[in-house]
Amino acid sequence: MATLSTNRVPGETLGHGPGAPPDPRSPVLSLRDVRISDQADGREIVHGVSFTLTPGKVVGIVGESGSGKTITCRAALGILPAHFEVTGGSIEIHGTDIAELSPARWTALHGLTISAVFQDPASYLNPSIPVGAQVAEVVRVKKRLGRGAARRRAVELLRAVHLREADLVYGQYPHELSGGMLQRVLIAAAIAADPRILIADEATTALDVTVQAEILDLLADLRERTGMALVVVSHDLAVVAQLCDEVLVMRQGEVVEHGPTGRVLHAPRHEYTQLLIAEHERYGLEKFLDPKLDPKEEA
Ligand SMILES: Nc1ncnc2c1ncn2[C@@H]1O[C@H](COP(=O)(O)OP(=O)(O)OP(=O)(O)O)[C@@H](O)[C@H]1O
Repeated sequence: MATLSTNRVPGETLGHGPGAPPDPRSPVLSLRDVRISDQADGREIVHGVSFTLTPGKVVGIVGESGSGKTITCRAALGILPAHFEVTGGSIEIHGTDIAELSPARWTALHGLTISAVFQDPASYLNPSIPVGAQVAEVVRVKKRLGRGAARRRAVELLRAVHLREADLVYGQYPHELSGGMLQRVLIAAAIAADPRILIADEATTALDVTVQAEILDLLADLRERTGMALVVVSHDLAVVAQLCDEVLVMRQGEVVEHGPTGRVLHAPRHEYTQLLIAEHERYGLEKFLDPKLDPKEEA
């Protein structure tokens, strides 16, 4: 998993130097008409996705299962599955086309500039190493801190993701923690090197509603405090409504609608978006339509 990668490449970052304040207008991630194909059978899986992330901005991607949300994120992270390829358009991180990046530069980028949290946190952690040591390892490698300093920073990070008794949690093994706690550990590891972009792919899906709300608050807080930009993939419109400035609606590899969250949720133009919203309403997720997001309410 990229988040916990421990390879070190000295002297490589991309665009964003340590301590350099992010320019709020300068894109950190741009996808332009990105097409992705499965080279095994020549099928095009994603048929043109475009969006731009600037510091502190949150873009949501929603859509039915298999519509290409994860594959799009994996392309931006440079971790497409074997035989998948970007076959059209471009992906730029801090203005550099990722097609030009060597594997070594990717290693340097992961964690420092772009990072990710996926569903099923247990599968990304080593079961035989205490969770705190795994976070500390990311800090040690990516921030080049000594063991003691990395340990202290890891405890701080565990505290920052609102894990109570962070010192105690540091020494615990993955099987001793709940799903919500493991997801927080993964977020701590993902933000350990202060990335400019965090991709959260169904990161709260498996969690109960209360824990989910806490993790969404945590992500909103990080965005606020650090200017980290986020891509949030979710099948849950409530999550998108709470967190995202902009939303893309995908179906069968195509973006059928893209716009400001308030406009898309309150005045959906595409019939598929209308269907998604109707389904959410049918299942009683009435709260996702926050009146504050309704453009009509702003008038
Ligand atoms: N590792 C893989 N090998 C082969 N095909 C894959 C792989 N990952 C995804 N696909 C295919 O690519 C298409 C898009 O999948 P993707 O995982 O991006 O969808 P998704 O919108 O994220 O779905 P979900 O909401 O279920 O996660 C699907 O047809 C899927 O079967």
